[in-house]
Amino acid sequence: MEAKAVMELVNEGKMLPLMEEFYTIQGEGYHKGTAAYFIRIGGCDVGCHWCDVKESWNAEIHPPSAVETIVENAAKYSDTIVVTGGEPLTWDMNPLTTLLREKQLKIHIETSGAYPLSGTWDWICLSPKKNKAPVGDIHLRADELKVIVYNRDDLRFAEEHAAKVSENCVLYLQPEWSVREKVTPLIVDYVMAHPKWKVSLQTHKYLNIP
Ligand SMILES: C[S@@+](CC[C@H](N)C(=O)[O-])C[C@H]1O[C@@H](n2cnc3c(N)ncnc32)[C@H](O)[C@@H]1O
Ligand SMILES: Nc1nc2[nH]cc(C(=O)O)c2c(=O)[nH]1
Ligand code: SF4
Ligand SMILES: [Mg+2]
Repeated sequence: MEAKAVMELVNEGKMLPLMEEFYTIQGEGYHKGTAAYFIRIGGCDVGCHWCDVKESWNAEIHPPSAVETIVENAAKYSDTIVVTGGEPLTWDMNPLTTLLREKQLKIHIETSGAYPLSGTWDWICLSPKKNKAPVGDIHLRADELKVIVYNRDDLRFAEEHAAKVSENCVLYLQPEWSVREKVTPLIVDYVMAHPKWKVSLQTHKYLNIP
């Protein structure tokens, strides 16, 4: 296909820069412990200095894949699909989620909310970032708020976002991996003092799975 035609399909969300896809156990947040198929889409300009998938940032190194192919693959593995990245909302998620829905799959997203919400989702995990604030009404649409704690100020930042989510949104504080030994005790004390929060750990890293 001609490069221009591919670019147009990517712009429409009919092709997506696929970085990797893998069947694993959701390691984080509300659905931790549940088997799920992960679709990791390249492209993110939020620039978190501690991001654990910096290889995802440059969309151009991840080949555009047709959403039909992505979905056909995913459906073979699991009834729960987690769309992540990169920042998936960089792209129009409508074509992908429409096809996933046709297969009666449960569709979850991991997002910073830095771009407008597209697609239809069974579960939205919002993980806001200081670098690039969430846009639109994604706070009200989030099922789960998961704030990464790198230092003490992130607890203040977490409250700032908790004030914007719906009543039913589940609140998580997750240690930034490289400083986990230092911040986990902070989080433990904070959650005991403010029990509306729960602790989320990146359990897949302890399990040595993707
Ligand atoms: C790699 S991001 C991709 C999805 C989206 N860009 C986002 O940030 O939500 C997936 C999840 O991993 C979290 N994360 C990334 N790097 C991390 C780290 N070093 N320690 C803990 N969590 C991290 C993000 O906050 C997000 O919840
Ligand atoms: N097992 C596992 N669980 C995860 N939950 C969120 C992840 C992500 O990178 O979005 C992730 C991931 O990369 N692996
Ligand atoms: S928004 Fe997500 S993918 Fe982008 S840099 Fe931050 S953690 Fe990484
Ligand atoms: Mg991850």
